[in-house]
Amino acid sequence: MLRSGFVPGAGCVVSRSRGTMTDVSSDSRTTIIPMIMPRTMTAAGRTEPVGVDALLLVSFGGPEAPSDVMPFLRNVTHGRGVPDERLAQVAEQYRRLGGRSPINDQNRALLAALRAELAPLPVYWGNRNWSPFLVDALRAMRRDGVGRAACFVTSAFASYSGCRQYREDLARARAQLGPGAPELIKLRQYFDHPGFVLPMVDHVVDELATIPAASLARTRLVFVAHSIPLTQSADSGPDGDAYPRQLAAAAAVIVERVALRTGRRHPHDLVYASRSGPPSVPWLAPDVGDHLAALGSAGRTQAVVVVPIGFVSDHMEVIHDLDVMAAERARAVGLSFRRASTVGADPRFVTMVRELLDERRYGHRPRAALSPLGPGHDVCPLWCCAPRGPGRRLPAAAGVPADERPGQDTAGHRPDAPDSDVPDSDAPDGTAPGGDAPGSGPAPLETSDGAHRDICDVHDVGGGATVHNDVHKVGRP
Ligand SMILES: CC1=C(CCC(=O)O)c2cc3nc(cc4[nH]c(cc5[nH]c(cc1n2)c(C)c5CCC(=O)O)c(CCC(=O)O)c4C)C(CCC(=O)O)=C3C
Ligand SMILES: [Fe+2]
Repeated sequence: MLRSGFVPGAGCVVSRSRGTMTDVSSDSRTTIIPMIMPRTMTAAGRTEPVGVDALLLVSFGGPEAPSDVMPFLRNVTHGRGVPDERLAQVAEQYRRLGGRSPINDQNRALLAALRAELAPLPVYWGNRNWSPFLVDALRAMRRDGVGRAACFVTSAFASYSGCRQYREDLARARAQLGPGAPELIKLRQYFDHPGFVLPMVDHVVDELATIPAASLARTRLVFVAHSIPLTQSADSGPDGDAYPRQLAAAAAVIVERVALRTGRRHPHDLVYASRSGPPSVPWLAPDVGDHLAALGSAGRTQAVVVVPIGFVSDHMEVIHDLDVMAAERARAVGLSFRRASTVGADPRFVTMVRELLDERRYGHRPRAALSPLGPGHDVCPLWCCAPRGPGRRLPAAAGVPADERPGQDTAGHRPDAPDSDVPDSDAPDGTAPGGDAPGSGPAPLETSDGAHRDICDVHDVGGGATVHNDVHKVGRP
C-alpha cells in the first residue's frame, strides 16, 4: 500500500462513518438543508484532513482516430436522446480535425505537469468517454495499492454535466471494478480560484494588446461557456442556479483584473455555445454566434475578445465552435474577433491543483477564491447538481457516502427541494439529466435575430452588463 501522500496520523480519518447534521449554504439564502454527511465534515461544508495515496486526473476524453469518432459520440450521448443529425454534425467537426480531438494531448501535457508538481505522489488519468477510461485508471490504482485517491476534474463549474455526471461515472467505474476499488474524494470546484482565473486575465490582456488603440473604447469582452438545458442550470449546485452564477462571478473577476492591468473596464457579456438537443427544450442562451451577429448589427461594437471561461483547454468545442463558427459570424458583420486562450497546463493552474489537494490532505487555509461566491463546499452534498423531481437517480462517487447508494425512500425526490412531495412543475416525470422535456418555469428563449437584438440592446445601454438577462429568469423563486 502506497503511503507517500499521507499526512502522518491523518490516514485514520475515514469518511465512511455518517452523522446527520445541518448545513447552511454558503450564499445569502437561508435555506437550511438537512442532510447526511461524513462525520469528518464541519458545518461550513469543509472536511478534516484526509490522506490520499494518489491523484486521479478525471476528464472528458475525445477520439484519437477517425474510427473512434462514432463510438466516442455514442458514449457521450448514451441514453440522452441526442438526435442522429446532431451526432453527424459533430462527427463532421471531429473529421475536420483528422478524427482526432486535441483534448487527450492537452490532458497528457497537464498530466506530465501534475506529475512533476506532485511527485512522489502518483498521478493517474482516466476519462469519462474515451480511453484511457476511468475504470482502467481505477484498476491501475488497485494494482498499485492505492487505497484512496483525490479526483481533479477538468471542469471548474457546478452542473450535472460538469460535476455530478463525472461523479456518477466514477461510481459506475468503481462498481464495475468491484472489490478493492479505491475510495475517491473530489477536489472542490475552482471557478474563481486565482490559478484558474489569473492565467485567463493574462490571455485577455494579451488579446487586447493586439487591438488598435482607436478600437479599444468599442471592444467588448464576450465570455462563453457550454450551454446546458435550463432545467439543468436551475438544478446546478446544492441549491440551484450555481452554474450561471459561478460563470458570472468568474467573468466579473476577470473584467476587474483586466481593468486593473489596462486601465479600461470593458463592457462584457456572458453567452453560451455548443447547445444540442431538440429546439423545443430551452437551453441557456444567447448563443455566442447569435450574440456576435447582434452586436455587429447594433453597430456600437468594433471588436470582441471572446473568453472561453467555461472550458479549461482549447479542445474541439473551443476551436470549432469559437474559432470557426463564432469567428465566422463576427466576420460576417464586420466585427474584429479575438479569442483568449484557456488555462491549459499553465503553471499557476498546476499549482492550483496542489493547493486544492493540500486543502484536503493537510487542511491548508485559506482556501483561495477571488469572487464573493467562493470558495464552495469541499464535498458535494447529497443530490448536488442532481435533477429535481422524479426521474433517473444514479449513484455518484466522491461525495457523501449516501450519494453512492441512493436510498429507496428518497429515490426520485430531492429532499432539500421545498416541494419534493408534490409533482414538480418544472421537472416533468421522466426528465433525464440533461433535460429531454421542456421546462415550464422560465419562458422559452427566443433565439430569432429580431428577438435577440432586443435583448442585446438592453444590455448595451448600460455598457457593462454582467450577465445576460435570461439567466436571472432561470431557477427557483
Ligand atoms: C457543461 C459542459 C461542458 C464543460 C464541462 C466539462 O468540460 O466537462 C462540456 C465539455 C465538453 N463537451 C465535449 C464534447 C461533447 N459534448 C456533448 C454534449 C453535451 N455537452 C454538455 C455540456 C458540457 N460539455 C451537454 C449538456 C451536452 C448534451 C447532452 C449530453 O450528451 O450530455 C457532445 C455530444 C454531441 C453534442 O450534443 O454536441 C460532445 C461530443 C468535450 C470534448 C471536446 C473535445 O473532444 O475536444 C468537452 C470537454
Ligand atoms: Fe459537452
